[in-house]
Parts: sequence; structure tokens; C-alpha cells
Amino acid sequence: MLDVTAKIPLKDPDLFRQANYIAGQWVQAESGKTIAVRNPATGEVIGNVPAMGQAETRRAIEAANAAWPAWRAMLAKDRAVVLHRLAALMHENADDLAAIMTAEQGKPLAEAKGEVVYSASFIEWFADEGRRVYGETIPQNAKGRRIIVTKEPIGVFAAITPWNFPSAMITRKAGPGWAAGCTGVIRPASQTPFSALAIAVLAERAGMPTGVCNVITGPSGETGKELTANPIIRKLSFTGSTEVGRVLLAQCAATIKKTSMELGGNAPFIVFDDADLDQAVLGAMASKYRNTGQTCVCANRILVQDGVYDAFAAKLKAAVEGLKVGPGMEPGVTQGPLINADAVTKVEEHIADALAKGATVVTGGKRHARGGNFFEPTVLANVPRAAKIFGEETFGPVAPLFRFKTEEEAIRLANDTEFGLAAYFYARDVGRIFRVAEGLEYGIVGINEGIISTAEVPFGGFKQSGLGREGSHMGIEEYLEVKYLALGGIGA
Ligand SMILES: NC(=O)C1=CN([C@@H]2O[C@H](COP(=O)(O)OP(=O)(O)OC[C@H]3O[C@@H](n4cnc5c(N)ncnc54)[C@H](OP(=O)(O)O)[C@@H]3O)[C@@H](O)[C@H]2O)C=CC1
Ligand SMILES: O=C(O)[C@H](O)CS(=O)(=O)O
Repeated sequence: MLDVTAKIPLKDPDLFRQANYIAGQWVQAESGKTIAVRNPATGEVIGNVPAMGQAETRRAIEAANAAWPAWRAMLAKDRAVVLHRLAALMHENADDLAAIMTAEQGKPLAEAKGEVVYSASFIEWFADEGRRVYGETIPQNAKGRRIIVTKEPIGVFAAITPWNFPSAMITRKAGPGWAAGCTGVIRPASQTPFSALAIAVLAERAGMPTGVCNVITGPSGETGKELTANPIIRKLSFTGSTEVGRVLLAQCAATIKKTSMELGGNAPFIVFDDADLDQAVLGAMASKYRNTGQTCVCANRILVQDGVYDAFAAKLKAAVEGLKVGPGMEPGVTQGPLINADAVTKVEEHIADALAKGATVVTGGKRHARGGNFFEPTVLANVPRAAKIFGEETFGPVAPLFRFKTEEEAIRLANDTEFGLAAYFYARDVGRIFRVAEGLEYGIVGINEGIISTAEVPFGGFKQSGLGREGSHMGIEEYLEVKYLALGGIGA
């Protein structure tokens, strides 16, 4: 196996595992095949992970199933002890976890450290939520009867996660699952497996019993087919593109799995003429350029009311030109590379299409001089409604500015999409705030706020942005079944 840990500055190289974690064992693929993982900033191989197939995936599912009875039988407070220990270990190893994440995903080290804290917060939050899985009693409908409602862990879960948040998307799924008393199989993105594998190392150190946590890597088709078809899996949680979400939903239908889908977005970011423009620019920078624009809640369309359009565009240009593009480990870098060449191509296509339809470049607009997957942070002006970038998720550092005149027009434009995950607007008139918040068809609405994600809140979308909610007290409900007890024979 390629020894590459030297390329990633780790205090504890043992956190970097080029293997999979099944039934408490670190194993390779039966075929001996591996998948190379490359640093998106340099293109160099940072490591290899096993290319597991259907047989190994089944083994992982069966390991989780074997571990389930004992894990569910534990007191919630005892599961919480293990989970809080895991979160503490994540904090203690945050520097290494961040270095691994920056190496495999490219995000600036400061953002990677922020994601480690964000990721640990889901473990901490759900460790305690697991102790508040309350049932209820209902006034009986007949004498001699009692009505009791309880909630129970649903069983073995599968988590299929994306590359843009290699740690937080793992814990936003496994955290509530484990806290509810479920066991699971985690299948991280092939481009960013090492963060998930490091979590497994720490789960083992935290005393999580074998089989509760299993992490597999391998071709998405083979692993995905087993995870969606195997009847032992009772819950599937996915974060990724809407296109893949549709495939997984269809594949889960045969065994009627409970699913959570966190899918694509197309967030409008609306600036009204009564907005605080400086705050709006700060919010737009935070929402648009976080993770180099590669988040499902990034502002994808910036709608600016005519009266403040030029002033906002000028302020945004100045702020964007303050961003520093480079490898995530380089001090001061605030924009890392895009994840791969396909992502660069998609960004170029959106820009070229907009320019061909009349848009103009305010700043940026082309590949960065550093080459590879680096792209200039970009602002486009006078973008027409017909541009692709209006209807498609760019997933890159491009802020297209659209004009509008009236509040009604802004809401109509904002809602003119099949997506409904996050939306943002900046305004100060209280009547406008309520009218617009209530008119937007989105699961998440940032009002004078550009960063909205935290473990305490229900994260999820309307329309084709997904199903279910992650985070908040709602997030654990996704891993529970409701049981109604009709108790008779009680006499009078
Ligand atoms: N909502 C969100 O947060 C995200 C949205 N996206 C959107 O998706 C677009 C494409 O990004 P991309 O990374 O390709 O996202 P994908 O949806 O293709 O991949 C997300 C995850 O699903 C896995 N996957 C892909 N196809 C299958 C399948 N048939 N069966 C089982 N698992 C599968 C991938 O595995 P593998 O890594 O092996 O391909 C990865 O782990 C982005 O441009 C963005 O618009 C992307 C990421 C996150
Ligand atoms: O998938 C994503 O892009 C994340 O859900 C975004 S966030 O939760 O980190 O804001």
C-alpha cells in the first residue's frame, strides 16, 4: 500500500486509514482492487481505499445487523457516553482531521477545522437527543383500555454521503442513527473517504462496540445496489445530487425503506432596496463562496432590486476581489480548488452560456492562473432569466446578479425552480420580512443571515430538494419507528 501519510502533516498518522472498517476489523477488498484518492489542489494521489463490491457490502450490513440488538438494548444515557467520548476525540484530533479533509477535499484549513467542529456538534447534539425520545399516552377510547405510543430504533441504516462535507454529512446521519439505537453502514464519496474512515478510528477508540459503525468504499453502483436492495437496511439517508437521489429512491422502493434525501439546491439571494447593503455583501460572500461555492445551500442566484443594484454590485466586486485562491494548506487562502475537472467544466459552461445571452463579467470569469481545478471567484452582471445559471445549481464560485423591480417579482423569480432547499433575503421593513418569508417556497430561509446551518435546526428542502429533515429534534425521528400499544383487560 502506498505510504502517503508523510504528505499530510499528521500528529497521529494512525487516523489515516487506507482500509475499510467492517465488524470492528480493518479490511481490504476481496479482489485486492483499490481506488486512488487525489488531492484536488495538486492532482497527486494521497492514498488508496479498497474497491469493495456487493459481497463486502453485504458483510458490512450483516455486521451492523448482528450488533443491533445489544446496541439498542443499551440505555440511551450509556450510548450518549460513547457518543460524547467520540465527539471529544474529534475535538482533540481536530488538527489532524482538518489536515486529512483539506488533503482530500481541498477546502482551506480554517474551513476544514470549522467543519470538524460542525461535524462533532451533530454527535454532541444527538447524544443528548437520544435521551429525549419520548412516547405518549392518549386518553382511552373505551373503558378498560389504555393507549400507549412508544418510539423504537428503526434498525440498520445506510448513509451515502457527498464529497463537499466529508465529515459533517457523515455525523449528521450517523449521529442520530447511533443515538436512536440504530447501527449502520456508511458509504462516503469516493473522492473523500478518509474523513469518514478517521471517524471510524475515533469511534473505535471511544468504545463504540464492533458492528455499530461500518465504513465501506467502492464503486457507487455495486455498493449502492446492495445498500438499497438489502432488506436488512431499514433506513437510507442520502446527501447529493437530485439526479442520484431519484435513482436511490427508486432502488429503495422494492423494500419500502424509510429514506431521507438532502438533494440539490438553487438558492435565491434577494437584496431589497431597504437592505443594509454592507450586511448583504457579508451575507452574500459567506453564502456564495463558502467551500468555493460547493454547498447545497450556496446562493446560486443573486436578485437585486433596481434601486440598489449598482451600489451592491460595486461592493460585492470589492469583497470578491479580496478572496485569496490557492491550496487549502497555504496560509491566508480563502478559496480552495474545485473538487475535480468536471466541476471546473460545469462552472465554465454556466459562465459562457450567461455571457452568450448578454451577461457581463464584473470580476473573475475564468480559470485561475494557478491552473488545475482553481477558478477565479466570479461575479456576473445583467444576467438574463434565460441563462442556464438561473435554473441549474452551479456548485462553484460564481455570483450571477439578476435585476428585479417589485417585491412580487422577486418572490416569483425566487420560486421559479424545481428546487426548494435554502433561500436568503436582506430587508429591514418588518411587513416585507413576513410577506417575503411566507412567500418563499423553501425549507430554509436566511433573513439578513448568510450562514444558516447548525445542528439545532431542521435542515431540509421543499420540492425536489429532498425529503425529511436533519438536525434539530426532528433529525432523530428519521431513525425511529412509532409503535401504538392498545392495552385492554384493565377492568373498569
Ligand atoms: N445536496 C448536496 O449537498 C450536494 C449536491 N450535489 C450536487 O450534485 C452534483 C454532482 O456532484 P456529485 O458529487 O457527483 O454528487 P453525486 O450525487 O453524484 O454523489 C453523491 C454521493 O452519491 C454517490 N453515488 C453516485 N451515484 C450513485 C449510485 N448510483 N448509487 C449509489 N451511490 C451513488 C457518490 O458516490 P461516488 O463518490 O463514488 O460517485 C457520492 O458518494 C453537484 O454538482 C451538486 O449540484 C453534490 C454534492 C452534495
Ligand atoms: O450538503 C451540503 O452542502 C451541506 O448540507 C451544507 S451545510 O449543512 O454544511 O450548510
